[in-house]
Amino acid sequence: MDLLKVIGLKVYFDSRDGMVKAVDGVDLSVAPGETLTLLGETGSGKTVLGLAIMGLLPPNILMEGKILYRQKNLLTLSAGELRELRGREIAMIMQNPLSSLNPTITVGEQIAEAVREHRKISGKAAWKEAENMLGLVGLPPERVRHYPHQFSGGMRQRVMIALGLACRPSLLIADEPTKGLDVTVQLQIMDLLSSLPGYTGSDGSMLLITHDLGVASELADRVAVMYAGRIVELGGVRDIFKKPAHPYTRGFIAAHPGNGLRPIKGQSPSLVELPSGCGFHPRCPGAGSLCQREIPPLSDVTGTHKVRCHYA
Ligand SMILES: Nc1ncnc2c1ncn2[C@@H]1O[C@H](COP(=O)(O)OP(=O)(O)OP(=O)(O)O)[C@@H](O)[C@H]1O
Ligand code: NI
Repeated sequence: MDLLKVIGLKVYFDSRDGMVKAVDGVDLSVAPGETLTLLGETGSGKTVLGLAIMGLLPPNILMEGKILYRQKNLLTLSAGELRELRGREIAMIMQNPLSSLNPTITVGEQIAEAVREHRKISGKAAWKEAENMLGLVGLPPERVRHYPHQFSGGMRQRVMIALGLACRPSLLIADEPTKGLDVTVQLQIMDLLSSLPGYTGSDGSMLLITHDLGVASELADRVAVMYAGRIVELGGVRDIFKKPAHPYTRGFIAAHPGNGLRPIKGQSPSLVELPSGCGFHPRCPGAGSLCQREIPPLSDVTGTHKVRCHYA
């Protein structure tokens, strides 16, 4: 059974320019122990989707659909119930570690507090656990006494991972965990993340958010490709990288520096005025008139590989 199942999720923000359709009808699922990667360019709605699952979006937004976690619809839970779930079951490593850590409290205290709050471990044992967690992410345990600014970017990202794992979540949402780090440190963080399932709760699953093909191909079991708030292709890592079926996925892969750096023509659409029909049609080399009229359904390429394209 799925640990997480998102059904028909829409997240719209009311802005001065009009309704921003950040997430526009997303269906996905994450099985126990699985890593699903959300892959897509900047502004495609990945972070908003992660925050929606966490229940961390501002209250003045429009949400539709269901987010089922262990079959419970998170959109119907109270703020208190969500807070409890966030510490105990679902954790998110945020995109910007410096703004998510409290600069005035040592990292040890921050981790110990998360442990105390969510695992009924108190005092000395929680502090010991903070040391263990730092050790787990490859930092010297004695650095529990240090403040966030005393760590380098890569080390802070490790601290964030330690903090995220402190409650032994069953679902870890990692938002661009390697962004802004130099290549060697990126590799270390990826190594760390790939070894995590054993440390999370028994169902340890990960929703990994990235625009980085390398990270996705290295860590994912399955990949969901997002474009302008919708999932345009979904499949196993091999399906997506060896047999991409959506013109956007093909373009995205070809645009990668390792694959020739051929950028996709045109610009990402405005989420306020999405193109009619398929959101990608204005940039698509193979678009026909049907593509302008109708949003293609997410249909089967094979049993495990789905694509949202009229002509795939
Ligand atoms: N609070 C908000 N109010 C209005 N619009 C928002 C809000 N939060 C996000 N958006 C918009 O939603 C869209 C999706 O943003 P999101 O951060 O999810 O993209 P992303 O795929 O994570 O991109 P990146 O790779 O740059 O992190 C963007 O157009 C963004 O401006
Ligand atoms: Ni983001």
